[in-house]
Amino acid sequence: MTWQSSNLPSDHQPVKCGQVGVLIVNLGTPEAPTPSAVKTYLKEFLSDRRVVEIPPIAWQPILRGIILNTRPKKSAHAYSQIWSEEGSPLAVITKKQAEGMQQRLGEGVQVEWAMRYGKPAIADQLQKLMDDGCDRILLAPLYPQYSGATTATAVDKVADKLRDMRWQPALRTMPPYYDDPAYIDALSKDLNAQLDSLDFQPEVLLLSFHGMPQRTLELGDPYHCHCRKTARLLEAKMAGRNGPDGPLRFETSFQSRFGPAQWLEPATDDTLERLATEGVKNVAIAAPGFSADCLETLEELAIQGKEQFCEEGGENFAALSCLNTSTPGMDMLEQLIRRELSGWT
Ligand SMILES: C=CC1=C(C)c2cc3[nH]c(cc4nc(cc5[nH]c(cc1n2)c(C)c5CCC(=O)O)C(CCC(=O)O)=C4C)c(C)c3C=C
Ligand SMILES: [Fe+2]
Ligand SMILES: [Fe+2]
Repeated sequence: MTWQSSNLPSDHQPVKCGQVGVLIVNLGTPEAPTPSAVKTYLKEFLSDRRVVEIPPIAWQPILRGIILNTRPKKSAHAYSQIWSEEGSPLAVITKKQAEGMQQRLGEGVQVEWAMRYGKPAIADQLQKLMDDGCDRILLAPLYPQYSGATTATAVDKVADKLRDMRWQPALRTMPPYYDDPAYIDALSKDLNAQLDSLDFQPEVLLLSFHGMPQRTLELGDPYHCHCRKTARLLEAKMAGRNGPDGPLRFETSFQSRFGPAQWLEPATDDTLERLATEGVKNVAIAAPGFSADCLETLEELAIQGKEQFCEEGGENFAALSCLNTSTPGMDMLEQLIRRELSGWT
């Protein structure tokens, strides 16, 4: 039999090679703020065994019978309040981060972006990088704090794609950066600038991280410890900042509780209510664990959080932006990515 490259499946064909690729990954978001698009997204997201660690035989009937018949309508309404002309904020910002990084890294490196759930899919973007000749790929999950439900599942999805390839690229994964001085510096610069531009002086800066089931901490997931360390280092870095009558107070909480199980505490909604009932009138809230603004920051914190605080007697509330494409945020990302590319470029 004669060897003919045209008889081979496309991923076995000789490719251009020697290029370096970066794949920026974030969580994922629906295609539209409609119940049907949200249902498709939630079905994929909440079927991931890294996200819901209940055996499928018990979980799938609850997911398909109850959650996917009730939650999409409620969530679609929340998404419709934050949706922009360009699309879902999480996707719009992640795309801009990738475009900005492509500009900063120049032609020697190809930067693409993908979502763990929904589109653009990790498998498609990996294939695109390979088709363009990248045989060295840096996977950059934009989760500062490691969790099985975020970083690990992104790596799993990449592994699913590589499993079927005869000719795999070399792969590196950017480590979690929860305590990296570049990250703490970027957060402190960005939050200080945002606090300086407020028209009131907060007494408390609440650092709200996405929650996780308490059980994941007991099973050894480092997420909770990573969040606590980020908060401690950030507070130390921002020491010296004042509120209206003394040093600015820092508090940490966990948001987005889901389902009846025990989640990490204290919860953000309970903390906002407690602060208001204790007589705190001026609060700013930041979400250092989110690299891009999304439903959880723009709706849950900025809209619902403000209502919760003000209903209990709070007066001034500011939800600060995530690092997004701010100069401190992009400088940090460039530094973290260049470090991982060392020896490849
Ligand atoms: C069991 C449920 C969930 C776990 C565990 C969980 C972990 C987790 N999530 C993020 C980041 C984001 N989550 C977002 C939305 C979102 N999260 C859950 C549930 C769990 N998350 C749901 C059901 C949703 C969808 C919206 C809703 O119906 O409430 C988002 C925003 C996505 C967007 O489109 O804007 C982000 C980002 C982290 C970092 C994390 C664990 C550490
Ligand atoms: Fe979530
Ligand atoms: Fe939420």
